[in-house]
Amino acid sequence: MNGLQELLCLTPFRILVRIAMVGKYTGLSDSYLSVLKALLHASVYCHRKLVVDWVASTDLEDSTKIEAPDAYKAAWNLLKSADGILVPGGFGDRGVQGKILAAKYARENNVPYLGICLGMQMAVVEFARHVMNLPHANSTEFDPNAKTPCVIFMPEGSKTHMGGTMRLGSRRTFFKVADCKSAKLYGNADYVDERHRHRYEVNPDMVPEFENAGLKFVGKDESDRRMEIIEIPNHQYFIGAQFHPEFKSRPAKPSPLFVGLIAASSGQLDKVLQGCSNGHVIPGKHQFSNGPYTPAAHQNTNGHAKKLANGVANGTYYPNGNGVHA
Ligand SMILES: NC(=O)CC[C@H](N)C(=O)O
Repeated sequence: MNGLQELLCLTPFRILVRIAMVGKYTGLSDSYLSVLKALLHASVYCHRKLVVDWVASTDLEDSTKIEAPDAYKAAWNLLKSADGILVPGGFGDRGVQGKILAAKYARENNVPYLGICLGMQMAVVEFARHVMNLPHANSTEFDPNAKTPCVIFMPEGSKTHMGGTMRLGSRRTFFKVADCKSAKLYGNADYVDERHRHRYEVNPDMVPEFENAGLKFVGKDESDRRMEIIEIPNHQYFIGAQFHPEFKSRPAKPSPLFVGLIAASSGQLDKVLQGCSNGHVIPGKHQFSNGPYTPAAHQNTNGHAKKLANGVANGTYYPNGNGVHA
């Protein structure tokens, strides 16, 4: 058992929060581990027992419906039974259509959604295609000749040096809208420094069109040309970040956007936002509705996690795998 799994088993909370993580699981990269840890930090903060359902984005796609109907059905069942949906960052076009479908499902059904980097970009493509009726909208990463390029190559740094084009490391995001969920979660800060790792970004020339249709760009860089945070205001929690908030999350300092996701997924967002607007900055003491802690029947009363017969430790668990993918 690694340190993370040990920690998961020790979280004492009884009420589950079920997050569908929609990605490409041919191997668990470091970035998924950071996302997992950030989810855990936020769940502990919200007094919830985290359950991560790993959904392979390709399994949500129409082609899987024909080729592997059982996998398709299982993936959609997991997605639909989740309290919240997270689409993490990634590269390459495999599974991209599944990520778009996950964002569409979350948007249309008012299910809390956090899209990180590629997860934000695909939410933007989804919005363009299905809300703005632009069926050819795409990222030029996946279609260099896209008729409606709503996510485009926006490198930073050298164009001639290999690997020198990525927008990388800590960069500043300025909040452009005070009355938005992400600004509140960050304690009504004027700006925030988060880490980046990407080459493509929302096409700044399409921003007015998006905003007219109801997708708001509430965080931007100092030039106003790089879109950093999106929100759909009339959705309970639909947020995308071009940066990677997971990298700065710590157990005692959970990432605000992850706290927002878990709080929204467990019916506590209003309380958290209220606390934030009272000058309270995450982390701190909110009164979460976990009730007094009494161990569930399958738990030892000595405070230690017990291994269940099926090999899944009690406490926080991953029903669809154990968080480690070969
Ligand atoms: N880290 C990521 O998610 C990268 C997203 C996308 N592939 C880009 O380069 O912009």
